[in-house]
Amino acid sequence: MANAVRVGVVQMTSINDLEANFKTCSRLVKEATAAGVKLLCFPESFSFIGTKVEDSLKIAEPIGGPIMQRYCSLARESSIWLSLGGFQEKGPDDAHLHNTHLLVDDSGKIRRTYRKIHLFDVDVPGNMVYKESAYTTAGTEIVVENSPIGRLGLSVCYDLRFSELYQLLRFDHNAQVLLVPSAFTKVTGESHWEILLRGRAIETQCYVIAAAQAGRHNDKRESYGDAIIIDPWGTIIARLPDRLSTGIAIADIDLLKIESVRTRMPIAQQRKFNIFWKPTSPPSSHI
Ligand SMILES: O=C(O)CNC(=O)[C@H](CS)NC(=O)CCC(=O)C(=O)O
Repeated sequence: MANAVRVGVVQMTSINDLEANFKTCSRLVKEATAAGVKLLCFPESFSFIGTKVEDSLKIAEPIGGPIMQRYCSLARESSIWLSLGGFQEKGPDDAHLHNTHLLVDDSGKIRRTYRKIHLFDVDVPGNMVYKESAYTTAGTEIVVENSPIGRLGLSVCYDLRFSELYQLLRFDHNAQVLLVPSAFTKVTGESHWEILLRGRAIETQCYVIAAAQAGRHNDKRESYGDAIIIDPWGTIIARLPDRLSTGIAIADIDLLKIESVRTRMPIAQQRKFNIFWKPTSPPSSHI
C-alpha cells in the first residue's frame, strides 16, 4: 500500500510506579520502531495509576515537566510520534488536575494537548462509584492536529460515549483518525467497549485507534483490556490477542481507504442539519 502509514496501539497495566511504567513504555516504543510504526498510541494513565486520588494529585505536573520530558526524549530518540493519553497535568489548584492527552512528534516536540471534556462520574453496576470531577477539571476545547498519519482527532476514554464530540471532529474539523486512549472499567468495557468504538468509526468514517489499560492495577482497580484499531468501514484490523497481556498491535492506515468509503457513502453531503439539531447548538437537555 503506497499511501499506508504504520501505527501501533498499546495495551498495558500501569501501576503506582512512574519508573516501572516508563520502562514498559520504552520497551514498547522499541518494539514499535523495529516494526516500522510511525505513531504509537498509549492508554489513559499510561505513566501512572495510583491507589488513591491523592497519589495522582501528588505526581501531577505542568506540561513540559520532568515526567513528560522523558517521554518526549523517548519520541525523539526513536523518531516516532507518540499519543500519550490521560496524563496527570497539574490543574488550576492543588486539589485538581487535568486529564490530558498529549501528541508528541518524532522530534520530541509536544504538538497539541487535549484536556478530557467528559469526566467519569458514574455508579458502575456491581462495581464502584467513580467521581472523576472531584479531582479533575474538565477541558472545553476540541483538538485536531495534522500528522504523517493523517488528521488526528483527540479524545480520552469516557468521551467515547458522547458521539457529538466525534461528529464535530469529523464534520467540522475534518478528522481522519480518531484517538481514544482509555482505561475502561472491566464491567462497562465488557458490555460497551467494542460496540461504541465501531459505532464511532462507522458513523464518522474515520480510523479509530483505542489504546487500553488492562487487568489489575491494584487491589481496588481493574481495567478492560482490548486495545484495538478499527478501519473507516468499522472492521477491526488489529487487536491484542487477549484481555490481559501487555504489548502492541499494529495496522496500516490507508488514507485512500477513507476517501473510498466517504465517496461511495457520502454522508457528509447527505446530512440534514436543517431538519435536525446542529451539534454546535444543542437541544435543551432532557433527563
Ligand atoms: O483516574 C484515573 O486514574 C484515570 N482516569 C480514568 O481512569 C477515568 C476516570 S476514573 N476512567 C474512565 O473514564 C472510564 C470510562 C469507562 O469505563 C466507561 O465509559 O465505561
